[in-house]
Parts: sequence; C-alpha cells; structure tokens
Amino acid sequence: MKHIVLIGFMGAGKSTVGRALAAELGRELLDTDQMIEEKAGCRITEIFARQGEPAFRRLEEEILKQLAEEKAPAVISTGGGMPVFEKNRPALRRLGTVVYLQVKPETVLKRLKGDTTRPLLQGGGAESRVRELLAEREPAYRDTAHEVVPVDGMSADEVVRRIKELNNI
Ligand SMILES: Nc1ncnc2c1ncn2[C@@H]1O[C@H](COP(=O)(O)OP(=O)(O)OP(=O)(O)O)[C@@H](O)[C@H]1O
Ligand SMILES: O=C(O)C1=C[C@@H](O)[C@@H](O)[C@H](O)C1
Ligand SMILES: [Mg+2]
Repeated sequence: MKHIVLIGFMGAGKSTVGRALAAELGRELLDTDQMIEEKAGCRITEIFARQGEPAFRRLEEEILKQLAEEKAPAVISTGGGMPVFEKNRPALRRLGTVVYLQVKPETVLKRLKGDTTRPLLQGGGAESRVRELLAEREPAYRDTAHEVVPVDGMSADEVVRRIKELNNI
C-alpha cells in the first residue's frame, strides 16, 4: 500500500485536507512543514529569518529521505515548495499517489490574508508575488502529480471526497 501525497501552492489546503483525509482513512498525517519545525525546534519563519531559504530547502530534502522509510500507508502533506527542486519530484512520486491541489491566486490571497506564517508572502506586493510564483511553479506541480484536483470554491470535505473518488477508496 502506498501513501497519498498532497502537493500544491501555499493555501491550497494541503494541511487542512490532509488532516481530514487522514482522519477518514484512519491513517497518520505526516506534514513536512510540521516535521521540519519539530526537527529544527523552531518555527519555519525563524528558519527563514536566521538561516535563509536554502537551509530550509536542505531540511525539506532530509525530511523527504526520512519519509521514504515510512512503512505504514499515511497521508503526507508537503510544503508548497517541495516539488520545485527537480530531484525532489521522482522522490515524491515514489512515495505513492501524488495529488496536486490546484488553486487560483485569488483563492490563495483570500485564504492567506493577514497570515504571518508564510515567509515567502511577507512584506508588500503579496498579490503579484503569489501570481508570479504560482505561474512559475505550475509546471513543477504538474510534472510531479499523478492526479490534479482543482480546489477553488470547494470545501475541505469536498476535496477529501474528490480524492477518495479518484482513488476508489
Ligand atoms: N477548502 C477550503 N476552503 C476554505 N478554506 C480553506 C480550505 N482549505 C484550507 N482552507 C484555509 O486556508 C488556509 C490555508 O490552508 P492550509 O494551511 O491547509 O494550506 P497549505 O496548502 O497547507 O499551505 P502551506 O503550503 O503554506 O502549508 C487555512 O486558514 C485553512 O483553514
Ligand atoms: O511555498 C513555499 O515555498 C513554502 C510553503 C510552506 O508550506 C512552507 O514550506 C514554507 O513557508 C515555504
Ligand atoms: Mg501546510
């Protein structure tokens, strides 16, 4: 049996949907952002501020290696940048079925308005940053995914239902 791996942009709902899906399937939720915070003993914002983004990406790579050792089928929620590095893509696909939660910039902006936990969206110009980064990353998400679920206008429960439907579970 394989893991279900959720990928997609910040605010797509990977953590929220992952939690609900894991509860429904009676599986463990493994959230890479959370695993990194536990390992580093501090918040992601602090890792970015003190050590910079490259250090965070190295931690993501380590977590990905750790996940390859997980035996029991789980639901894995990834950080929004996990598939950006090309070498992470086959590693993600080897973990199981990769589901891309595809979201429009408008939805991201609505969901993450006032949020201070995503360092890449802090400071001014969040709107253009979301549009640019999402367009830049779209090919990486598509390249990694086995399945695509457009999530705009859907509740987390609806997204869970769609993922179950697609995978006959
Ligand atoms: N389907 C949904 N409908 C409405 N709001 C949602 C939905 N999914 C998630 N949200 C809300 O959007 C915000 C971001 O969701 P979440 O943290 O799950 O995103 P994420 O994809 O894990 O982002 P990141 O890549 O930064 O970890 C949360 O406030 C969450 O409650
Ligand atoms: O899209 C990204 O690059 C990120 C998304 C978040 O899940 C975190 O992994 C971090 O804030 C970086
Ligand atoms: Mg998340």
